[in-house]
Formats: sequence, structure tokens, C-alpha cells
Amino acid sequence: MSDSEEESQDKQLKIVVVGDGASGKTSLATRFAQEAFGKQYKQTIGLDFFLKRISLPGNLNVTLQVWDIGGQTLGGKMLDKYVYGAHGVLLVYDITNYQSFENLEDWFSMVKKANEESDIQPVISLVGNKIDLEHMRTVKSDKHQRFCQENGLISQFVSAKTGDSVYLCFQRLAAEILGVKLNKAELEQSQRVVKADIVNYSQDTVARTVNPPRSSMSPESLHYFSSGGNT
Ligand SMILES: Nc1nc2c(ncn2[C@@H]2O[C@H](COP(=O)(O)OP(=O)(O)OP(=O)(O)O)[C@@H](O)[C@H]2O)c(=O)[nH]1
Repeated sequence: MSDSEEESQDKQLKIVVVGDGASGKTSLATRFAQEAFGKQYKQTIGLDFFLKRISLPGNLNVTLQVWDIGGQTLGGKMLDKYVYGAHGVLLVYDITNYQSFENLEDWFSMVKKANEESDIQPVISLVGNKIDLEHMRTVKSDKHQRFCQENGLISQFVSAKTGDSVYLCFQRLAAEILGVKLNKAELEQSQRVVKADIVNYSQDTVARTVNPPRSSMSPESLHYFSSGGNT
């Protein structure tokens, strides 16, 4: 049997990634699905879509459909439709940008509202991204933890840049959705501390630059479409 035939027989989970613009959603999805990272910010218009197959304990393979939703869609007409029927949601913020954390209240309300009439209630994870910039953190970890406890969310810190805990973040979400327990070794990885390097915080994180189209896919992942052409 070919890989693609096998893949089509896997259980598929719809995972939606939301949060403010520039919090790192595309970087997270790209790091996960293609094991790549781009330094320049290219705003997502509408949504991007990735597929990636992962393995869970017990020889369980599952294909994740990752819906990377553009940060500017909050308040837009299409957002409810993108989020509807999600099995899992990653609420992403940038640990160096307090506003991106505050705005998660709105993203969270939107996710709950969009799924009010759905049979599936998504498992939701709070994802603090950019932990490689620990020295620039403005969102204290206890604020993050409180938000998780109050709302029953999975807690995760990642760096799309270094790749730290990125795979685990998706794996934990999928495991929780399917009721699979991850073993100790897998969970311990999430506690791994990353040495923060001193970064010259220049244009590349602020400028809304237009880039050429994203690079080609790894065989494991398919990048289906990018609506709106990323202009
Ligand atoms: N240092 C650091 N920079 C990151 C990280 N993740 C993303 N970035 C940078 O942050 C900027 C925004 O990242 P994107 O992934 O485009 O953000 P987004 O959330 O998809 O933005 P929208 O498309 O507007 O919704 C880019 O310059 C990335 O290179 C990270 O973990 N560490």
C-alpha cells in the first residue's frame, strides 16, 4: 500500500490554530508540518491548510488537518465557519506581546460560540509561543496557568523558531482528543528548557513584508491552499 493510501485510511482530526496576527501561528504550523521556519513575517490572508500524519502510543496513526487562521479574521464573517467542527484548537499568543495574550479572551469566546451548535466540542490548548525570547517575556507564566485552570485548557509553551515542544504540542492535543495517554518520556520533553539567545529585535518581526510563496512540501505534509494569495 502506498503512503497516501495509508494516510487516507487514518483518522483525521481538524485542528484549528487561532490568535493574534504575528503571534506565530503560521510559523508553528510550518515548523510542525514541514520542519521549517521563516524569519520574515508574511501575514496570512484568510487561512492556510496543512496535513501531517503523526504517531501516538499504541501504533495509532492519525492525520492532523491543521487550519492556520489569519489573525486579521477576528470579527470577520468566515471565522465561525473555519472554526466549526474542530476537534482541537490551539489558542496561540506571543509571550513577548501582552496584547496578544489579552486578546485571547476574544478568540476563546469566538471558538466557544462557533461550536455552540456542533456535536463536537473541541479540546483547547493555550500555547505561549516564542519561548526562545524568554528574556523579553511580558506575559508571566502564572497568568498563563491561571487562564488554563479557569477554562480547563491544556497548557503549552513552544518556540516555532527553535522547534522546542512544537511536535509535542500537536501530539498532546491529538492524544487528549482521542483519549490516549502519552508516556512519561514524551511528556518530559515539554519541560525542556531552551537557552534564550539574544536577538536583535529588528524589522523582521515587525515589518509586514511580502515574501515569495512558501517553499515546497516535505513528502509527509501537503500544503493544500492559501486563499487570497498572501498579498
Ligand atoms: N523569535 C521567534 N520569532 C517567531 C517565533 N514564531 C514566529 N516568529 C516570528 O514572528 C513573526 C510572525 O510569525 P507568523 O507565523 O507569520 O505569525 P502569524 O500568527 O501566522 O500571523 P498572521 O498571519 O498575521 O495571523 C515572524 O517574523 C516569525 O518569524 C518564535 O518562536 N520565536
